[in-house]
Amino acid sequence: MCGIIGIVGVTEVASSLYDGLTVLQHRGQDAAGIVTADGDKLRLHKDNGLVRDVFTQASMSRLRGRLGIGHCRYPTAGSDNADEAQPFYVNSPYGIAFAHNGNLVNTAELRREMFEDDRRHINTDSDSEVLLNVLAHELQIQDRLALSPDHIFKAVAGVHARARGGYACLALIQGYGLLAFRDPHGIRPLVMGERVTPEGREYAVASESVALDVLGFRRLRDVAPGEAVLATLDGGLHTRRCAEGAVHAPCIFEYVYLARPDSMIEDVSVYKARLRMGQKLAEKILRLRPDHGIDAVIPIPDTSRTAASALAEALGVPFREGFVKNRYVGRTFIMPGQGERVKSVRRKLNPVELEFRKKNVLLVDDSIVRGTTSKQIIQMARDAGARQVFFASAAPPVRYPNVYGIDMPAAAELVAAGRTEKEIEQLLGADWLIYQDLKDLIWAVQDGNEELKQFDTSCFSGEYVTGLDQHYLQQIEMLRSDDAKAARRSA
Ligand SMILES: O=P(O)(O)OC[C@H]1O[C@H](OP(=O)(O)OP(=O)(O)O)[C@H](O)[C@@H]1O
Ligand SMILES: NC(=O)CC[C@H](N)C(=O)O
Ligand SMILES: [Mg+2]
Repeated sequence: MCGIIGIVGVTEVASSLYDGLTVLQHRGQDAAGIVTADGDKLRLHKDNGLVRDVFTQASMSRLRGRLGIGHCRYPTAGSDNADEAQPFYVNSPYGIAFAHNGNLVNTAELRREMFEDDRRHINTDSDSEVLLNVLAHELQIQDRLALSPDHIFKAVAGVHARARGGYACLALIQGYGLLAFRDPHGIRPLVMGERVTPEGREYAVASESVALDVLGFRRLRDVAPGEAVLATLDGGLHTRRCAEGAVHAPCIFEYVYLARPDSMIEDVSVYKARLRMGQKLAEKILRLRPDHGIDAVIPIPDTSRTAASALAEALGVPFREGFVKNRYVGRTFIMPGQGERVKSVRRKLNPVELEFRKKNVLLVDDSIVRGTTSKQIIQMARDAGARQVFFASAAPPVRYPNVYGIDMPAAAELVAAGRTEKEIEQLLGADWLIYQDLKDLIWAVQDGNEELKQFDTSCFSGEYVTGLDQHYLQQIEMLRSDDAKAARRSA
C-alpha cells in the first residue's frame, strides 16, 4: 500500500502535493516523490525516506507547474532501492509520469511481453514500471496526431485487458492532464475531489479522502472499479468505465489497518467500521465468556484504539491507555526487516505500569500478522505486573499471503499460517486469545454501505479474486521473504 495523489490546479500544485503526501505517509514510509509539468518540461524529485526528509526548499522550488502527481512508497515488488521510488517516467509517447498503489500478479509475463513484443525497455524490478510501460504502449498504438479522451480510455481498456492484480494509478500525461484509473475489482482505493477557487475549478485524486480534506477539496466520489478519470489542463473532466463484468472486491484490510480512521473509502467511514469491529468482538467475548473478569481494556496504539474503545464500551469495562506510544517512531509493520520491526516495537511502546499491576487486562490490536507486536506486548504487560493477559484481534487470523499491495508475501512469516488459534495463543504467551470472525469483520464494513457485496479477504480466506497462477505464491515467497530481502541488501 502506497499513497498516491494527483492534482490539476489553476495555480501551482507542488506544495499541495507535498501536504497531501504527508497525510498519506502512513501508507508508505520508504520513499517519496513528486513530479510536476512545468511548461514543456517535467520536473521530478524522488528519493528514499519520509516525505519531510526527501523534499527540501530547494527541491520544492524546482517543482513548478499546475499539474502534478506524488507518491509515497512501501515496496511490494522489486527492491527498496531509490531507483524504484515513484513516480516513474517514460518519454514516449507524449511524456508520461506514473504513480501506482498496488501489486500486479502477472508482472513476469508482462515484463516478457514488453521486451519481446512491444520492444520496451524496463530498467528496474518494479512492477509499477512494467505497468507504466503497458500504459505507454497502449497509448502508443492509438491515433498519434490527435490525442483525445476516447484514445486514452481505449488505452486504459488495453491495460485492464493485460494487467492482473491490484492497481490504483495516476498518470501525468504531458501537455494533456491527469489520468486516474483503478483495477477492475477496485481492490486498492482511489477517491476524487474538487476545489472551487476564484480562479477556477481544480481536481484532485488520492488514495484516501483524508488527503482531499486537508487540502480543502470536496470529496466527490470514489473512482469506480475499472473506471478511468481524466482531468485535463483546460479544466475538463471526463470519466469512463473501461472494464466491465468484474466483481467489485475492495481490500478489507484497508479498514482493519491500512487507512487512516478519518478517511471515507467506498462511502464507508473507516472510523465507524473500526467501532463496529470492536462491538462485534465484545459480542463474541460475552458469548464465549460471560464472566470474563476483565478489569481493563487496553489498546495497542495506534490503529487499534478505535476498535478497543468500542469494545470496552460494549463490555462495560474501563478503557485505559496502558501503552504510551513514542510519536517519533513510525509504523512497525511496514518496516522492511524483521530485526528492525522487533526492535522498534519496544522503542515505540512503553507501559504505564499502574494500569497493569494485579489486573486482568484485555489487550486489543487491529490485527496480528507476524506476531511481532503481540508477543512483545504480552510480555511487557506481564512484566508490568498484570495478573492475566488476554489478547483480542479486531481481524481474523492472517493465514495467507497478500499479493495486491500489502507486503506479506511469505506464509511462513505469518504467525497464524498453519496454526490453530490455541497454538497461536500459546506461541504468543496469552492467557486467552480471541480473534474476530471473518463474517463479523465483513459485517462491520458492509454495514456502512450495503452496496458492497464482496471484499478482497485473501489474507484471511486464501481466496484471490483475480485468480493466481500455480507457482505465483511460491515465487513471491522466494523473492520477497525477509531472508530474501536481507540477502539482496547485503549482496
Ligand atoms: O503482528 P505484527 O506483524 O506485529 O503486525 C501487526 C501490528 O502492526 C501494526 O502496527 P504498526 O506499528 O505498524 O502501526 P500502528 O501504529 O498504526 O498501529 C498493526 O496495527 C499491529 O499492531
Ligand atoms: N505498496 C504499494 O502499493 C507498492 C507499489 C509497487 N508495487 C512498488 O513496490 O513500488
Ligand atoms: Mg499497531
